[in-house]
Amino acid sequence: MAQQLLARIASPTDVRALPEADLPQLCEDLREDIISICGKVGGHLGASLGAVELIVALHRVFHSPTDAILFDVGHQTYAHKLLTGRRERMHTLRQAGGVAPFLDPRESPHDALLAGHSCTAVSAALGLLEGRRMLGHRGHVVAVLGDGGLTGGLTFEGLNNAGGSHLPLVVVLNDNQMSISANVGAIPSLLRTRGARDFFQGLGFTYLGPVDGHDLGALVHALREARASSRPVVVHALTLKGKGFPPAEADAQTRGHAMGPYEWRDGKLVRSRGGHRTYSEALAWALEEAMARDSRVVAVTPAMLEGSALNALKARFPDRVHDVGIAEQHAVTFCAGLAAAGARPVCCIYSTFLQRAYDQIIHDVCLPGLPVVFAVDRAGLVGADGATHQGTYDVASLRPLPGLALWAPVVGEDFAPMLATALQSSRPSVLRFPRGTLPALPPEVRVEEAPVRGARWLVRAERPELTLVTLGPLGLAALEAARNEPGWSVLDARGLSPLDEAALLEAASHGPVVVAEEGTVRGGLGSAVLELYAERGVHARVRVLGMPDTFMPHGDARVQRAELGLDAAGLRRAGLSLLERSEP
Ligand SMILES: Cc1ncc(C[n+]2csc(CCOP(=O)(O)OP(=O)(O)O)c2C)c(N)n1
Ligand SMILES: CC(=O)[C@@H](O)[C@H](O)COP(=O)(O)O
Ligand SMILES: [Mg+2]
Repeated sequence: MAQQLLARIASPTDVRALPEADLPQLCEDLREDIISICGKVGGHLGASLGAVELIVALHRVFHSPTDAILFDVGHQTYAHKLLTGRRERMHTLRQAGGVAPFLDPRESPHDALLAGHSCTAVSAALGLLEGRRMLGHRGHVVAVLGDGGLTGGLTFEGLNNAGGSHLPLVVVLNDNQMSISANVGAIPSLLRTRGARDFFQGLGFTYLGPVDGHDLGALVHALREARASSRPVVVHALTLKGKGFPPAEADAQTRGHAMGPYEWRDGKLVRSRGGHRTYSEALAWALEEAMARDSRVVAVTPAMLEGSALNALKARFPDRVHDVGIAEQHAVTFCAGLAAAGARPVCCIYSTFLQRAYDQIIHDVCLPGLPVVFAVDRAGLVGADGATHQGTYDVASLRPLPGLALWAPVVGEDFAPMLATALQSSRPSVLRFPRGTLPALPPEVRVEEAPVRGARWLVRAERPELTLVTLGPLGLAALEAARNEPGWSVLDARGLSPLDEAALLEAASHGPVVVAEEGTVRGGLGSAVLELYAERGVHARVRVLGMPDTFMPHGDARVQRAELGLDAAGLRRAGLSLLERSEP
């Protein structure tokens, strides 16, 4: 009778109506669905499996959507999605037009908070509670927070405000002792001791727990007590990430945090790993060489050791690779301090998470002109993680900052000379690169020794009629687009700030210019080129291709690239249309 119970649940009202004796079966059904869906489409398996009982208990005790349940990040909520009317569509999870990767109130009234980035739940929940109180609206407000989320400053700002407000905010701490990798810093040991009680009580919260986060009875009991409280309260639940799926439970590295599709063959789990090397790995290899050469070089990651491919580096240089937790602002200012002391920090950070540290980049790094290197990963389209995770704004937001050099490798072989250039510089630098696998090195791409300077002509036509100007791996698409066009040149801008003005002016003197970048069309390389031409009074026909002036949703990044014209066919179309020619 698999799934018979879950199939009858259309909304949280049905969860509350179930006899208590049926709840373990409901949890089993939920786990079965989550394991099966992730096997087919991939996703955040480990966190979602660990939160099954917690989510069932929350929906038993609180009346969503009148009571608002705000989940931090939202990656642990597959059970919540399955219980709130999305079960029929869950097979579309994380795909174009399908169920969202995280939570989105536009998808369901039970998603009280749009999220994807960590550490926002407590602040947003407190704001919601205060807003409701002010406007005379009913309903309890619950923030569900992971122990990883407790390593971020924003969470502490929210807790401080909440504790002082005396409002009846309920914070549920889902403590599985893991961020994506093992949780770091002093928080893990604080949570293992009586110190947790003292800590939360000191902040003005009633502390309930620790509760076994897989014991439904204990959870419901604690949550009822929290719901009845007239002051801020923390329910501390201990859970196991990956619970109920042995391969995830056994994965000491991440407990199955996020997994690509998998299947069982002859009793063994088979994952489609692809086997291809990634841009993140290329950065990590170049960094490893740099660290071996120069003992001043250190790597810093805000909780993305795994995604930034730094595990091997951490094993080789345990004291020079710092995972500082989900603390992007701290990571950047920590790097500023390291650089001020004479070290050479490389801050490995995803483009989307760098957004949180914008003031630290300006105030702590660029203003004093400290030589921090930012290795900006996941720059451009990221695919299934969607709008909250797209690497859209790094170029446009960093380009105006005085003294900050920005580089974009095209192939894996570009990393070593670019990183060496950045590390030799006495100024801050950025290397931006995408999520994805490394291409083979085409003959047109000449790799140069450090220091890297200026743009690089990948193709220089003898009788030029048009130039494709690109940033990063789009240079490869441009090569393909220009392959049978003897009059087309391809210029890899290679960097911005400084912009290679001479090369770009030469391009305009040859004919129309197509500029293509995987970042917003507002304010990036295209804008820089247009500004240059306007300042110099150059009349050139220019077409800028990039990510649109809207938030790009989740989907297949390759398909999205094609839709945006950010592939060989799109670049070709843009070139032909500027030349007012059509495909032969
Ligand atoms: C600001 C920000 N930095 C990094 C991430 C990447 N990230 C997503 S989930 C996660 C771990 C969160 O740990 P925790 O809150 O304990 O939740 P768990 O996965 O253990 O349930 C991280 C680092 C993010 N989403 N947002
Ligand atoms: C939820 C979250 O923010 C991370 O787990 C993210 O999904 C990782 O993305 P990558 O798969 O690109 O490392
Ligand atoms: Mg955790």
